[in-house]
Amino acid sequence: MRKPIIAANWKMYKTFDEAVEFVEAIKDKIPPVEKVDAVVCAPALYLPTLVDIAKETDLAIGAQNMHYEEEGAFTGEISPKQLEAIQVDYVIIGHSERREYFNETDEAVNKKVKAALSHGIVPIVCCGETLEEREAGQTEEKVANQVKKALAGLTEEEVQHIVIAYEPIWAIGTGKTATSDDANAVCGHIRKVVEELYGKAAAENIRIQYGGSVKPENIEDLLSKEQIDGALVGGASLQVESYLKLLEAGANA
Ligand SMILES: O=C[C@H](O)COP(=O)(O)O
Repeated sequence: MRKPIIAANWKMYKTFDEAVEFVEAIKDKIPPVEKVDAVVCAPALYLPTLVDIAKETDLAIGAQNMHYEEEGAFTGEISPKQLEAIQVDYVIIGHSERREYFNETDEAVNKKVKAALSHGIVPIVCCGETLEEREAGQTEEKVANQVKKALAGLTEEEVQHIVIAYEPIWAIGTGKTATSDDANAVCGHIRKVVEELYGKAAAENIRIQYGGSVKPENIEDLLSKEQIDGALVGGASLQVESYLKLLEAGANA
């Protein structure tokens, strides 16, 4: 039985004060970590403060991106070593917005996944198709290809610690959610790809989230599906009440 994981991706929203206020408001209302993994992926400059506030609670803090090198002359970047040093637990890797606006390649995604794992940070690896690809019947091929490249060269053991987020690009921030059956089918396909590459145990243990216009009104339906182990949530994770409802749904799934 895989534990659900509900991750907030705040993207480039919230000021420092708003972020602190949010985490202060939810930190004692998080469902038990035995039932659900609750994660907030915040803008990088808030991370040390949020990690500090969330210490001794069931809330984990994540980053939204990182470089794959340990250190070096990479102006503006943040390394896995730096994230580990401030005790960040998760990092989103290869979000479609980073692939589209910052030219993040499958090769860079793969390096980042390896770097995160070697620093004890759980990568939430994103994949997903565009509307054109979906309409051309290329969804399975696209996500399989992204997943294969993202996980290339990992061990069977490492793969089990990864989280994959299936996010159809046309569903992100649009209010259009994939139907729970469609999302379930693609997550099932991803699991099959993982099994082909890394065997049964890896496929059974890896957690696969759905992302794309998830909200309190549709999360229960999505989480009721066998292949969907959680959600990566943008817009609906920005309000306290709504995020707590998402966590509740995760805890009861
Ligand atoms: O990382 C989160 C996704 O991009 C989904 O965003 P959204 O919930 O606003 O559609």
